[in-house]
Amino acid sequence: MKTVAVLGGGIGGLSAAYYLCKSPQLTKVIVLESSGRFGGWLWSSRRSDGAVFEHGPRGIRPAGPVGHNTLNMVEDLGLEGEILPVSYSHESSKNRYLYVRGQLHRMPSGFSGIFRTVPPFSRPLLFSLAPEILVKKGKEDDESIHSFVSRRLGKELADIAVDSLCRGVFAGDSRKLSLRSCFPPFYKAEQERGSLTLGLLLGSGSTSAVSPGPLAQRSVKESWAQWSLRRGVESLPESLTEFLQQSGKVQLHRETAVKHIEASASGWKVHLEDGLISADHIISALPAKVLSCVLPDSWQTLIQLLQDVSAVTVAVVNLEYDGSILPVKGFGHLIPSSEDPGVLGVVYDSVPFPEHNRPNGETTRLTVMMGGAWFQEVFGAPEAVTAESLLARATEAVSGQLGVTAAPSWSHVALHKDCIPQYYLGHFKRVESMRSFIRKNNLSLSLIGSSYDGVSVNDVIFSGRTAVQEVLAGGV
Ligand SMILES: Cc1cc2nc3c(=O)[nH]c(=O)nc-3n(C[C@H](O)[C@H](O)[C@H](O)COP(=O)(O)OP(=O)(O)OC[C@H]3O[C@@H](n4cnc5c(N)ncnc54)[C@H](O)[C@@H]3O)c2cc1C
Ligand SMILES: C=Cc1c2[nH]c(c1C)Cc1[nH]c(c(CCC(=O)O)c1C)Cc1[nH]c(c(C)c1CCC(=O)O)Cc1[nH]c(c(C)c1C=C)C2
Repeated sequence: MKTVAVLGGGIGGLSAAYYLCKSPQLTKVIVLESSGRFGGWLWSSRRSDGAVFEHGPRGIRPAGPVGHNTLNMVEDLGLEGEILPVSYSHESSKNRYLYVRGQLHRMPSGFSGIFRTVPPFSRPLLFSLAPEILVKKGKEDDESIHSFVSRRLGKELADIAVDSLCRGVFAGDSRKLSLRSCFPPFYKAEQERGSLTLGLLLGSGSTSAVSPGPLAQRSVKESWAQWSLRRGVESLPESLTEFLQQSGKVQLHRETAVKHIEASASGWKVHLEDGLISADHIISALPAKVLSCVLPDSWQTLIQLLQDVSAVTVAVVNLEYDGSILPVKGFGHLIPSSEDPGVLGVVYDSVPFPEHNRPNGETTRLTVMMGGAWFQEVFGAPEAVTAESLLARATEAVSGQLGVTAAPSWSHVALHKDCIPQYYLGHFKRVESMRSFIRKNNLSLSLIGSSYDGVSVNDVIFSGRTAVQEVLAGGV
């Protein structure tokens, strides 16, 4: 029986182990995780009074092949009854806000939003969308998101809407992030239809590689915009871990950091703090920089490419307030970097997921996300920042931006170091070069996780599935 070592027990590593387990081809799987728990950034706190707080992802999108794939997995794990769906008609799907020039503005949505001037924008969206059809295709093979949107839709949308969007997904700077790698559908729209508007209206013509199971079909029928789980998103890695433990095929090791890997005549030797593991194939679900530090020194080309995928640090501050304190109902608000570089946005968690509020007495749960690409500039070195100062900045943002004068009744501060990889210009070439290095050197090594082909939970799970399909097709 062949052995596959999975490095890293975040959602990527656990998913790869799950797909290996599901295959009728017999493999022994060893998952190596450095921390004391599995799940990586999927981290939910469950308070004894029943309240749930997310310190990482909170809403997962059900749409498209990758969304369906995750729901198929959720169903297979028996988590269907735990799902908390949020439909497109829900106020948290219809209302997302921008905090610009000291005021909250509802983002234009729906058909009518296209024809009216909706502040903070100075003209109707239609005035940007209509001429966009005539804008020539870009000549470069990659472009920053900000440059693409400025060129096609105008500077105002780039500076306000798209700057904020990039902060609300990548905690990143739209002037540095690659359109092609961060938003492939937008890139394809221009390439295939010559226009973003036409491309998004007509679609790119690519077909789904995933057949939706009953749960995914239900999500389409009921128009889900996002979903969570009753006991928090961390239930997903918890269920995966349980499934893997029961399979009898998988060894799960916590508090087992990978220190070094080396190719051997029969495959790989994986060096741990106190031991050595042999494997025929390695699936790395480690952040790219971490992997670069455990590779043999002689693979400088690959090491350098991996080191070029940097990641940003985000402070996540969960706040609970007594009563219903929000001036508006919606998913939350984002803040463009020109308004306040340090505070990225505030999620109004109680609106999409009231089931996570404590059952007794009305409360409001909010999450303030801070830092990202601006962390160092605003807060200094992450090692030197105190939880007190982050909490003070978060509550100040809530009072200044939402007019909440009360103090929170409960709070939690987490500093997520290097948590979201940044796909800067040329990312697609770097990833191609990494995979080409692996092919040329005949290495039985797969790269999965958020450092390469998408940062969403869905993308990461799908990267595990794709790698396993390739590994099994190659005969491991
Ligand atoms: C604050 C925040 C909010 C987010 N919100 C959303 C959202 O709303 N929706 C969404 O879809 N996505 C969201 N994401 C993104 C998504 O959660 C992540 O991209 C995804 O969880 C990354 O999974 P991963 O397995 O690739 O990496 P990780 O979770 O980083 O897993 C890597 C694992 O490797 C382990 N490791 C590190 N070094 C070693 C070593 N030497 N040896 C062994 N193990 C090691 C780590 O401990 C970790 O468990 C969010 C992310 C963050 C941080
Ligand atoms: C304020 C910072 C952040 C907020 N969420 C994240 C950050 C950094 C992280 C994040 N959010 C989403 C994803 C996954 C993307 C995907 O492809 O599914 C990640 C990694 C989901 C998301 N959040 C917002 C948008 C527009 C999206 C994309 C999917 C969708 O349309 O639902 C907007 C948004 N994020 C935050 C807020 C406060 C906010 C808008 C009001 C928090």
